[in-house]
Amino acid sequence: MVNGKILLVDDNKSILSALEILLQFEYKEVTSISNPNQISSYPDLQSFDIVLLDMNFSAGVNTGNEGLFWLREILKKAPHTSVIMMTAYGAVDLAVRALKEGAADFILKPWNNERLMATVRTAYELRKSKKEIHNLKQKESNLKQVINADKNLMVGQSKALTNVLNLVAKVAKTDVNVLITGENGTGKELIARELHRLSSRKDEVFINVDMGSIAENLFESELFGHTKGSFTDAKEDRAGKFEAAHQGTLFLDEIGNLSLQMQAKLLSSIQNKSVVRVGSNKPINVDIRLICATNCNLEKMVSDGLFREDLLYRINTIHIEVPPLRERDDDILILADFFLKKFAQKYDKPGLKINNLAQEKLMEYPWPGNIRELQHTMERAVILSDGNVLKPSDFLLNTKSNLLLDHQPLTLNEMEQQMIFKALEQHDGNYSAAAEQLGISRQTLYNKLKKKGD
Ligand SMILES: Nc1ncnc2c1ncn2[C@@H]1O[C@H](COP(=O)(O)OP(=O)(O)OP(=O)(O)O)[C@@H](O)[C@H]1O
Repeated sequence: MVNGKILLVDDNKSILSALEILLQFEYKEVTSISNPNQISSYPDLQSFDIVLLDMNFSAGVNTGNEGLFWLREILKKAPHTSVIMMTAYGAVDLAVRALKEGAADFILKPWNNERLMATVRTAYELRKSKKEIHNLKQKESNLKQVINADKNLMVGQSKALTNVLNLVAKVAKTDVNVLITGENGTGKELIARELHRLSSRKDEVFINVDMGSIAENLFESELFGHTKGSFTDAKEDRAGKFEAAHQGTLFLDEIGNLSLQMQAKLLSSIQNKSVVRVGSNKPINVDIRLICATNCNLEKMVSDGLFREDLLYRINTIHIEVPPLRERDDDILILADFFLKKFAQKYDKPGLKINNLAQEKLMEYPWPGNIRELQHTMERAVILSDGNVLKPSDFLLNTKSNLLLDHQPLTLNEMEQQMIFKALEQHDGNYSAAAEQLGISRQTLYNKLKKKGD
């Protein structure tokens, strides 16, 4: 017995009883009404999985208009219900009109029992899928709200940040490609999310691809997808990030890490507004808003032959430069306070304050790791704090003297972080050279730094 609910609407009572007897064998609830005027006020119409609706009601009239009228009424009130039209032989053109208006199917009278049951079954499956899709969409939209609510908090009121946010507000409504540049940890991803949030695509997905953390040999499949068997690990067909971002925003972080070969593929996808999965030759259309970010100097990379000039022109229709924290003095204490509250809540240490001397220390520090470093510094201070007041000594800043005097690290993590900062200092912030010195890949170094901040 299927747990389905069916409503029968026909002015011929013997047809209603015949259908009731037939359908009750398989469906838990079968209800019938002989006057279609009851449809409008029928309680809980949307709870019906299927409505079997006659096309002609008034005796002698068989234009089918009554059926079409009631079909529209039902779909208005219960858009996910599957409506099957019942029509007399010879009125197929009318049934086709009903299909165009949203009916799930039609049955010709007199009907064949087996065929009727098969039609109802298919309509029931359709209704189930519609319900599932509806539920999934609702869940997705709730999840997106939760995710965005957490990630989109742009804190700060400095002139430099306000200028950036004004530009973001102007550009967001358009579909132009945006390039966001700035040092590591300045908030480029947050700006990209803000662009998405203020755009007409805000209810669609924001897909973030971190080029710095994808191995070179996986770039293509990650971005463009692959077909089953196109390489050893390709166990099934898979869509890439471009396809996943369809109708939404695609954020390519660390775009400067793309090889020249991948740059050519990216350029062709942007130009053609389509992608070709690895192992296939069939283009798939994609509609995305592209936002790229980097801390590299792409113009310099172009003149060094490391970045395609034509790609640069494609991705930077609008260029947004996010200033480093040291040029946003007015934001430092506001951000510190924001992170203090966030971590005080997370680690259950309410009422924490930063004293004046500590505030001065935070203001004087140049914050080479920008907001990510400030966030990490505040988290560490909150975790290690004993009393209610954070003093200068609670903030272990990675000043040259701190690093070179070999300040005693507290934990294994601290030790690792000091080594990383030391290596970066020694190589003037060059990731590749620092990674080589530490004996890890540039990608691992990059991941470790990211993990520490977030
Ligand atoms: N204005 C801001 N208000 C609140 N939090 C911020 C702000 N800017 C950045 N952050 C936080 O700082 C961290 C780093 O920001 P984000 O990842 O956006 O920087 P990024 O420039 O993209 O870094 P990277 O270059 O390393 O990819 C994140 O946790 C982010 O939420």
